[in-house]
Amino acid sequence: MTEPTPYPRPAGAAEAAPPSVAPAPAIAATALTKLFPTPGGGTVTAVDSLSFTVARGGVTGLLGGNGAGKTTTISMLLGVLLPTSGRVDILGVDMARHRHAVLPRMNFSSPYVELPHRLTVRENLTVYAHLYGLTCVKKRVQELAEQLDLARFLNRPSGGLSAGQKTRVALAKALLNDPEVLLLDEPTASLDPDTADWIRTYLERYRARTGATILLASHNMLEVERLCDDVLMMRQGRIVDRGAPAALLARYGRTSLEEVFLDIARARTTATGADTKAEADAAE
Ligand SMILES: Nc1ncnc2c1ncn2[C@@H]1O[C@H](COP(=O)(O)OP(=O)(O)OP(=O)(O)O)[C@@H](O)[C@H]1O
Repeated sequence: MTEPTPYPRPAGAAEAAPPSVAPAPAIAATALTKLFPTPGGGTVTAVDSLSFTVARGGVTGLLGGNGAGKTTTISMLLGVLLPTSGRVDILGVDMARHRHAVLPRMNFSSPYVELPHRLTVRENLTVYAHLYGLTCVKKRVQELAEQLDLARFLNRPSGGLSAGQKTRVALAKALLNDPEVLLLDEPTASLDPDTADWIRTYLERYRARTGATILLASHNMLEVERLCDDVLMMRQGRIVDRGAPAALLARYGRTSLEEVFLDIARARTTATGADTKAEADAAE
């Protein structure tokens, strides 16, 4: 005699497939808002109730004109700037409550964040490697120095490097912990075309090798067309359109992302009164 199962299946019923649990998005922003006080006692809305998700493993571009809110958004995603309201989840972790659980799995680079000037490049990378809890620090620093062609600068104070050299060091810092989520604010700013191309190839290979998720803010439309499989278009703290580069070109009837960007940045008003093609489509 066989043991009865605790929850016998009704006769004829098919065996239920195990429930599939989709992984949480790499990045989820929900109604994210940031107000800054102004000297006159008012406020400026840098980011305005922004909601979006970024699926794991893709490269997403964050585009927008000067002051659109890109850097503020990235700073809140990182947890270095507290949102006025709203929520950020990275890899399914609520950044407001459990930031330290997910920080080792992410990293960032920004031309606006300088490494301590007096420390050499090697010292800076070593300090950060220890902060990230790496064990083979010397080996990792050497490895990245070779990959990013920094070996010649390793023993020079970081403050004495050119802007382009600093950008490469910042990228090396951002890759120390092999991040699963990489936030890049203008990753090729100040780089000559040859070095910028080299960095883009490096990022493509990094994503292909590790499956990392990359969110990058950029003013370089060719870079975005080349690297990104999804683009978020920001204006005045909001996302005003989103899509794959090819889909955006088709939607706006343009041949380059630069033209799409100009349409959006100049707030082309359509016949329906909508500011963007997406709003126009939604109104139809
Ligand atoms: N610390 C701050 N105090 C006051 N206002 C700020 C502060 N930081 C940003 N802002 C304002 O918030 C808005 C968004 O700025 P943010 O730097 O996020 O834009 P951005 O899209 O990164 O611009 P850019 O392309 O020029 O770097 C701007 O109006 C800016 O002046």
